[in-house]
Amino acid sequence: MKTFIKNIGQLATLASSKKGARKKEDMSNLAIIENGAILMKNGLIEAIGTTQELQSQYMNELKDALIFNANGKLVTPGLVDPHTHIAYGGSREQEFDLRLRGASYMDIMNAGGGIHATMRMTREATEDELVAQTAKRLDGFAKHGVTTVEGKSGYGMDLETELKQLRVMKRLQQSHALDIVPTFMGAHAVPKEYKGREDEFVDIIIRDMLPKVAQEKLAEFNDVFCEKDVYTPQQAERILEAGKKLGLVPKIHADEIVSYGGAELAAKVGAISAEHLLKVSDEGIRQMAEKNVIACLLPATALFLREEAAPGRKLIDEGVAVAISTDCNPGSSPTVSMPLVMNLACISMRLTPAEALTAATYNAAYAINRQEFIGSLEVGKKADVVLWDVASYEELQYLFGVNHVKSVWKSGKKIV
Ligand SMILES: N=CN[C@@H](CCC(=O)O)C(=O)O
Ligand SMILES: [Zn+2]
Repeated sequence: MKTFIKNIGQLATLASSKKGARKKEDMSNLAIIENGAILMKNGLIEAIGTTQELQSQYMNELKDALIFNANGKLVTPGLVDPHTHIAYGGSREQEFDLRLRGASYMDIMNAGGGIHATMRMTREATEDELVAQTAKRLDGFAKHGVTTVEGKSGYGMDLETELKQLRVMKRLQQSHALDIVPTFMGAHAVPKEYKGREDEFVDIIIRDMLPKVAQEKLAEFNDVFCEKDVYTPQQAERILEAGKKLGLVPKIHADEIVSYGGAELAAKVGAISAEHLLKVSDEGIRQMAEKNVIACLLPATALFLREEAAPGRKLIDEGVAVAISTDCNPGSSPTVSMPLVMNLACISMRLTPAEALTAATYNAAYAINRQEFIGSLEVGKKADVVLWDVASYEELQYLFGVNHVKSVWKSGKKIV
């Protein structure tokens, strides 16, 4: 199957010959081709260049290709969401109401709501119900230009339900058009019955859960909510080191509510990314830059929790590679809109429009170890492509709060 998109006003390829997630000024290099074109074949990018070049070089190939005219609009790589909690049961709109009346996120969680409420609803749901609910969310992601989504377990907090969530994602990886990258997050909260005996639950995660997850190859990453009143840096370190021995790459929910040494721990254990970072310390930033830990920033979560956003500008200026994500979850960020997240990255964290696009594509792919296949439009990579109803990436970030997606191709197949 061949598809040819021509007359692309601004083709933001993000192509690069450098290795590694992009830092500092490299985050502004979108490698734009004016009046561009892409030829997709068998799910991959076969050729990319100007419309004129491709039309003359691939004259024969184009005879039986599907032709799309972009009419001067913007094309980018499919967006990559490197941090979500998509496979959950139920909903928590009552909590939103409570928070607006003054309760804090942690008050609600410590009173048995929050993550615990979703845990109960996820335990009650059947695997089929979770597959159906999660598929709907993935459809929403696709409509917003996202072609790859990371997804975490962590609403089970018992072996059976953690495995159920991971199997749901595995089934969707087979049946849904989008790619799903699974992360185990057994340490997402402390189950009520282990309050005060957190170390015992850490032992259960290490002894019972991690080996099973690794044995069934249900996850690639291992994440921990390292936060005051949740897991200490020491407990998080034990879990992450145990995962590493089983081949699971560490990620950390770090320094979200208070500054707690999460970024420093990410550097120490060699985490691929540290997430949230609203309250990251200067020393944490320094260590992340030195150890090449990607900052995965979640500005929609900060907005929804009415908190000041993470210091995105400062992280970039200090040499940390930044990715951005929806954090899609029922409590602190019930959105599937990566375009909104890019807008917020500019508005609330002072990323430039170009940096926000890099953070949602190239660096996001690095944050989930998919850089060889996605995140930029280059020959041989997956044909994950978005055509937007705007003329430029600047306009995409400027006309905020609107879904400008016109068409989406996933592995060369038009899905929106
Ligand atoms: N902060 C911890 N975990 C999630 C929220 C999960 C929830 O509230 O259900 C997050 O990344 O925002
Ligand atoms: Zn999260």
